Amino acid sequence: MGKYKIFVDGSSGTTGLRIADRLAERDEFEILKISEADRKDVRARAAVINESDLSFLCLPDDAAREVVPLLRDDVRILDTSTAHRTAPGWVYGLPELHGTREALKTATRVAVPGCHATGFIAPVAPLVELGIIPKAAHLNVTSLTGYSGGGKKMIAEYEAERTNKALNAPRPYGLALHHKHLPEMAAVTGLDTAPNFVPVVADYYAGMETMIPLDVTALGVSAPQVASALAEYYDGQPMVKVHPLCEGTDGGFLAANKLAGKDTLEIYCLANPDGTRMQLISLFDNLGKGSSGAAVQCMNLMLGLEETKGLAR
Ligand SMILES: NC(=O)C1=CN([C@@H]2O[C@H](COP(=O)(O)OP(=O)(O)OC[C@H]3O[C@@H](n4cnc5c(N)ncnc54)[C@H](OP(=O)(O)O)[C@@H]3O)[C@@H](O)[C@H]2O)C=CC1
Ligand SMILES: CC(=O)N[C@@H](CCC(=O)OP(=O)(O)O)C(=O)O
Repeated sequence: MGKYKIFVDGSSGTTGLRIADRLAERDEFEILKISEADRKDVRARAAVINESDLSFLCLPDDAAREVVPLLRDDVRILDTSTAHRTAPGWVYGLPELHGTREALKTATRVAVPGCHATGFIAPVAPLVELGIIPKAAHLNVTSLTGYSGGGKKMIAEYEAERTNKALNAPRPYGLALHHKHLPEMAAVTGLDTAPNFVPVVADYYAGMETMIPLDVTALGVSAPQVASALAEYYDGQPMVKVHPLCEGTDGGFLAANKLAGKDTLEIYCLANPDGTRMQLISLFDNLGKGSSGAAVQCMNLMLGLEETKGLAR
């Protein structure tokens, strides 16, 4: 069989570059190119995508939205933007969730999950599916991200000569409380209501730590029950690991950049000694399992290749 023709639309952006680098090292692919003059021309982009077997969209939402109607139905698309995460006909590319790995085999439209959303959905979706968290629950989530999460513009802002002292400290943002990841957080977990979510960007390049307090007493469950349900759900998954209850921290600390450079996600199940308070924490790289790594994992599954090929574990 010949090589798969692959195109990365937005290959000079933060997410696109990480995908392009990973593909360049592999010999199963012929990487299609677009000229500098054409790379923001929607018709020229669509023409290259329509020549490909599979294309990644690594673009702002509007640029992703404008090209999709011009594409052949059978060309396989992995969109890393927020544009299609809850759109009908699109598979939500978190392969570890039940049914998704199978759906990816034939999917032609796949939305790569949002980075903060991944950190929330990975521990919460299984617990809702199992009835441990009721669909009517109102959850809270705080999620730390490195500044690469804001793409080229934010990277340039943090890496330029520093005049704005605010950048020296962690900065909660999205304080109007309607972050763009809320719709997928509710839709994919099955919760009736999106969580109360505050993201925080801080002065380090990459890494995400998503923290979800669980009121186990109100839920009528125990911390060991929550931890074993998650361990069982993710048992055998190559890219997601669940730590046993109260284990895995570094002397009580968990640095948000601990998994920077990796494509894996780790879930920590932490509780106080009598098990009345619990925090679920997802740790991963916003550019790994939070975007580019997740996109490559989905591509491998869509093309029937080894799931972890080219990924950092
Ligand atoms: N960074 C992260 O951690 C994550 C990012 N994402 C999502 O991935 C997508 C890409 O983000 P990211 O890589 O961070 O962003 P960047 O800003 O780093 O890159 C975006 C790229 O898109 C190009 N571009 C902008 N407008 C157009 C257009 N109209 N047509 C073609 N190309 C265009 C830009 O070109 P130019 O080089 O000229 O600016 C740039 O190369 C976004 O939707 C983002 O929300 C998702 C999860 C995590
Ligand atoms: C620091 C920062 O701004 N991070 C971005 C998240 C990354 C991103 O672009 O979101 P998508 O995954 O939906 O594409 C944000 O919170 O909007």
